Amino acid sequence: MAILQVQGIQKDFSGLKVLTGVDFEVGARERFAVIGPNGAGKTTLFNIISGKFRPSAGRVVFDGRDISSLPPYTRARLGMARSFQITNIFQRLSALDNILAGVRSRAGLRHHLLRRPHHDRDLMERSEEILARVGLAEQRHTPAQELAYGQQRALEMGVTLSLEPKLVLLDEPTAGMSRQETEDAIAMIQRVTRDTACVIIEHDMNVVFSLADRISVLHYGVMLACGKPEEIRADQRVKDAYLGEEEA
Ligand SMILES: Nc1ncnc2c1ncn2[C@@H]1O[C@H](COP(=O)(O)OP(=O)(O)OP(=O)(O)O)[C@@H](O)[C@H]1O
Repeated sequence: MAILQVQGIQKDFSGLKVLTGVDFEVGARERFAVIGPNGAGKTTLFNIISGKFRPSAGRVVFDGRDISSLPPYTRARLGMARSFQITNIFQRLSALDNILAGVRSRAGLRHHLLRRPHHDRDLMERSEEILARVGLAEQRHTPAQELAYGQQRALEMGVTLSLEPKLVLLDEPTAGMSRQETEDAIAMIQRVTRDTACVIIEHDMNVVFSLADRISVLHYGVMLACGKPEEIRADQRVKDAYLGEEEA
């Protein structure tokens, strides 16, 4: 079953038609990427999925429910997580404590004076497991602010995972990263999105081809093509759209 259905989405900004009818579905364990040249409308589409913008027409259905008019925090509570920004972490807390905070909030536990958080073995185990999954086991006691940039983004991904989302939204996950950091990030995203759906908005074709199960190409507000990576790679319209941009 599809976890996300994007149906007939249109978006105008004071008369400027940025999206003119976008449709796609994302399966419960599918990594789905949206690519497109600058100004294609990717960020706008992302903001409509996450709830920052309302569509001018069309609907967003998440887990069988029309969420088009719900605010971002309600979407988050339903299991839609926007990730890979470093704004969601507590800089002074250790990597482990950042994850533990998420795990505890997910478990619905309240901080209790009589109960020291680290004594709850299940929550600790779960936190350690998530840390290992995002590749930060050795940095467990390092304050977030002392982690390298790529590691901070990995930690943020761990915090996202601690909330057990059904869908992870990634906005240009490797932007600002070196080549090595990009490779590490791709491997990590593959690892951590094994059991969830994922929508990735990305400018970099190489990142998308190594990550996505399916790719859609947005071009001037419409979906130019949608398919498996090899289909997209072979698609003449896609080549034209990207070559056109490179020549420009
Ligand atoms: N809030 C807004 N008000 C008016 N126009 C907007 C707004 N947001 C985006 N646009 C316009 O919509 C078009 C698509 O922008 P968008 O940021 O969605 O593209 P993008 O594909 O994400 O591009 P990039 O890869 O450069 O981030 C652009 O022409 C942009 O100027």
